[in-house]
Amino acid sequence: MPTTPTADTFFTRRLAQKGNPLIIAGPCSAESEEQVLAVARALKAAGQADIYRAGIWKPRTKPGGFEGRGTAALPWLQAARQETGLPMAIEVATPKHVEEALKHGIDVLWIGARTTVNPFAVQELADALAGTGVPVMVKNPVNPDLALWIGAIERLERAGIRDLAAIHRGFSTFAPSRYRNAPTWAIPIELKTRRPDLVLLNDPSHIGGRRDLLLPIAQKALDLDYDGLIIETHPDPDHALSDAAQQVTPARLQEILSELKYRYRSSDNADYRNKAEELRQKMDEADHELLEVLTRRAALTQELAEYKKENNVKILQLERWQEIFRTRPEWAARLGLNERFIAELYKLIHIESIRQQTEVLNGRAIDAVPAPLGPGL
Ligand SMILES: O=C(O)C(=O)C[C@]1(C(=O)O)C=C[C@@H](O)C=C1
Repeated sequence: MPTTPTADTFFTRRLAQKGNPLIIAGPCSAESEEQVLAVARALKAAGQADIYRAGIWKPRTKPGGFEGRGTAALPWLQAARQETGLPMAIEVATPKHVEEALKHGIDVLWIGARTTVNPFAVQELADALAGTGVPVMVKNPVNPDLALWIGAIERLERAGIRDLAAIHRGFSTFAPSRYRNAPTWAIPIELKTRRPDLVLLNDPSHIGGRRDLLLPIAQKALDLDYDGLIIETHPDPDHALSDAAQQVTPARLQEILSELKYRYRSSDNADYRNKAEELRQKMDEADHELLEVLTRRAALTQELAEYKKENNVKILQLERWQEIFRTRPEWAARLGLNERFIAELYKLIHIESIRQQTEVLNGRAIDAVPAPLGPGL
C-alpha cells in the first residue's frame, strides 16, 4: 500500500498542483453577502487558499443561537466563486442540504462531527450523494472513535464517492483541557496508518478554539505529515456571529501561513540518510533491551502470582501500587524522562500485571489490556 495519498482525486490533483499543504479558509458562518465576498476577495488576493469554506446551516448546542443563514446564503457563495474562481465548500447534514448545495453548484461538501457520529445520518447522506461525483470531506466524530470515522468514510465509498478527504477537528472530552476539542493525535495517526491513501486535513480552529493556538496546532499537524489545513477566517473575528474566539482575519491567516515551518517528508542527503539509519539501528537495540527488561518483570510477576496462589493472597496491593505510581515518575524525572509519560506507562504495566496474575490465579483472563484509542480498535 502507498504511504501517501496517490489516487487521482479532486484533493490529490490540487495537492499535486500546488504542493502540500492544501489550504481551506473562510468564515465559520456565511453572515452576509458583503462578508462572504470580503473574505473571498482577501483570500484570492493573498493567493494561498485552495478552497473557500463557509457554514450555511450551523448545528448549535442550544436552540435560539445563530443557526446560519440557510439556503439564502448559497447565492452569495455562487457570487464569490464567480468572482474569485475559488471552489466553494459547505457543511451538509441532511439530504435536503445536499440537494440545495448541488442545485447552487457548491463544489465540495463536508460532513460535520455531530453527523459523523450517527451511521443512520451518514447513510442518508451517502445515498443522497451517490452518483453526484461531488468531493466530500468527513470530519472526525465528536467522540474519540476511529471505527466510526472510518465507517462514515466507507459508507461514502460504497456509494461510489471517490473524491474523499478526512478532517481531524478534535474530540469532546469530559476532562477540562486547554483545547476546545482534544486533538488525541494517536487517532489521526492510526487513521493514516490504516488508510494512507486518504487525504488528511487538520482543523486547528476547532481543536484550539482560540486564535493563539492555531499556529502551534497547525505546525504540529504539518510535522505529522497532514496534507492540509482548514482555518476559519473572518473580516472582523471579534464580532463574528459564531466561533468568534477562534477566527482570524485573512491577514492573520497569511502571517500564520508564513510563520509555519514547512519540512520535507524525507531527505535525499546522503549524510542525513546514513546518520538516521545509524540512529535507528541503535534505537532497535535499545528497544530489544527494553523488551528484555519487560520480560524480566513479567517473569517476576509470574513467580509472585504463583506464590500468591499458594498463599491465597489477592492480586491488587493498593499500598504497593501507590508506592510504584509515586516513585517511578520521580525516578524518571531524575533521569530526565517525562514524568507524565512514565505515570501513564506504569498504569499500563500495572493493568498487564493484573491480567497476567488473573490468568495464574483464575485461569484464562477475561480481558486483555484495554485499547486506549476507543471502541472498535
Ligand atoms: O506487588 C504485588 O503484590 C504485585 O502483584 C505486583 C504489582 C506490580 O506489577 O508491580 C501488581 C499488582 C499490585 O497491585 C501491585 C504491584
